[in-house]
Amino acid sequence: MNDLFEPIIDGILNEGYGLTDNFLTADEVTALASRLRQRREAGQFKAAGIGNQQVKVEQAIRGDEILWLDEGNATAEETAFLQRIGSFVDYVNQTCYLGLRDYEFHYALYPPGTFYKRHLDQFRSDSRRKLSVICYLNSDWKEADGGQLALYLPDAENNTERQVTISPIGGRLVCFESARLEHEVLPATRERLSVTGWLKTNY
Ligand SMILES: O=C(O)CCC(=O)C(=O)O
Ligand SMILES: [Fe+2]
Repeated sequence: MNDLFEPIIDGILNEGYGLTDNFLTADEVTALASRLRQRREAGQFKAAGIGNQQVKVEQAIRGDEILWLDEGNATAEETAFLQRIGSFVDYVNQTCYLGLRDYEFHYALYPPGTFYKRHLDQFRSDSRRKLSVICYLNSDWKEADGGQLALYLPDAENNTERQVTISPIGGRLVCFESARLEHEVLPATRERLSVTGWLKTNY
């Protein structure tokens, strides 16, 4: 597993974000994507909100629909995903001493043309989210399909920032510090599927 996890941590420390294209196999991507669609067709998804106190649906800010994963009713492919995340958490704790204690993940589906405007993932009133993790479930994604994740990387030396855009290719995982890195989801021409979550401390 270290070969899989080490480049993610190296990326966060050296570039401000970590990325691997092999977090999930093509078969795992297909299985999770069909489960996502099945659960959405069963009416389990809700429009995503903003904030953590009075959660408001605000489509001018974000247009995705989400469903939180629940270990209690997880299917085999969902359990396998959460277990891999669990191993990643153990690895991070052994190498970075972040003291991660918990994680939470939701499926997300962005209908064509929807987006999530530039934001930070950490809430003002709650600093437990330490690392943001996004894993994409889109087979055959093309650059022209859009839907990139834009990261705004601060360049402390000359007080500027650099934008990096990442296509939501199936199996790819992106990870960054929730309190530090502003980011944005650009609109796509087709449905854009992912599992997104946060690795958390108790404080
Ligand atoms: O799907 C992505 O690329 C990012 C999602 C995101 O920023 C979020 O859910 O907070
Ligand atoms: Fe975000």
